[in-house]
Amino acid sequence: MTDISWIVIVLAVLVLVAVVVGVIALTSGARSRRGGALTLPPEEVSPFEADQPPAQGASAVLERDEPATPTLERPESVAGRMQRLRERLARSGALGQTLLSILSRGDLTESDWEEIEETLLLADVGMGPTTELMETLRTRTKVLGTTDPAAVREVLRSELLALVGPELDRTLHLDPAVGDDGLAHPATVLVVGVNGTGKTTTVGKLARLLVAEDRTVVLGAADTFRAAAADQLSTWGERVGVPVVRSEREGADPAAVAFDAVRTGRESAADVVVVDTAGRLQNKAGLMDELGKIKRVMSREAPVREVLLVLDATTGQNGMRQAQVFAEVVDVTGIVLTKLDGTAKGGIVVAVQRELGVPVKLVGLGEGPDDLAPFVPEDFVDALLS
Ligand SMILES: Nc1nc2c(ncn2[C@@H]2O[C@H](COP(=O)(O)OP(=O)(O)OP(=O)(O)O)[C@@H](O)[C@H]2O)c(=O)[nH]1
Repeated sequence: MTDISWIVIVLAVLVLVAVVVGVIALTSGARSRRGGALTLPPEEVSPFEADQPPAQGASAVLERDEPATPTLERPESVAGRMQRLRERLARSGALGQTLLSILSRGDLTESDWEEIEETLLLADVGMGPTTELMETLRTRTKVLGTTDPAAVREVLRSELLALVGPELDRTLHLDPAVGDDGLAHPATVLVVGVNGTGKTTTVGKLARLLVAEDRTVVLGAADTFRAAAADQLSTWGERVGVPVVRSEREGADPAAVAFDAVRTGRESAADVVVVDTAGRLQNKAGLMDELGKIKRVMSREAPVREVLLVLDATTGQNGMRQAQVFAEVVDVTGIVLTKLDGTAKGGIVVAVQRELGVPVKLVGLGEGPDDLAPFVPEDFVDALLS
């Protein structure tokens, strides 16, 4: 063999070795990126039209945090966020401030009372509660017979508070229930609402709120309609070490995913399972039926303790009709009022509770991860008047 032949052979061997080393490096890199994610086989989802629960894992991928996740976030405590968010509530104070200034004029004329009525209606308090409040205010200011700001403020505060309903039970009922089999089941929460009201964000924030209370949580991404929703939820979960059960297939049966999420919660002895659903318009009968089915299927694994309807506070009265239809289909147990930061439409709290007979339990006050807080009527009214 010539020298040139030897050189060619040596070069060929070197290239081969480089290629083999490269392939090994790539494969091990991919494996470590997948980390602890448990990927279940992407089998076809059974449509389970007859409301039969699917075989567990038929549709869902359980995403776990890698065991050695470097830093998990510690969500803000409930007390801490309430303190911080009070200020945001105050930004929706136009209603209280305006009422206070009119009532302090003394000897109110009919045009003053019309101004009060207009202020209440513009803030979405609704016709019925507005009329009631006007009547009580007329009587009480007459009896009071003074324009002393502190006294007027006190009357207004107590009447607004009565309207908001301090006596309503706003607790999230999340204690694990005991099933017929005598075993503890996780408390399950179903989150519903029309498109874009903030459901996925609320589910993520709620997970953080629960983690801050040292509860163990599993999330279910049953919004299989919008692929990004499951990714969005996975990100929320990863940040606080909460597993997210999701479908690999866009358009998979949301009831199957919800079922898998609840079963995963049971098997891992989680305290709470929160299931996100796709946004839907109340006039789409098929989609509303689907919601009923999701709830029925979930409750085969564990009773659904809370059905939270997410309403966008800025849509005001438009949200009312939607809310009624949702309540008919799935027995809503609580309202989450999002985007209450910076809207002057805070009166919707009163209107929606009246129409549905369901309390506002949580309020969204910003886009930050911990901008969700329990709704406290006293704080709300004080913020309106601050
Ligand atoms: N300012 C503010 N924005 C919010 C709040 N809650 C949610 N958002 C924003 O509202 C937008 C919609 O939120 P999503 O959670 O994606 O809404 P969704 O209801 O899941 O949407 P669909 O799945 O399309 O129905 C996002 O930009 C959120 O950041 C809130 O309390 N305040």
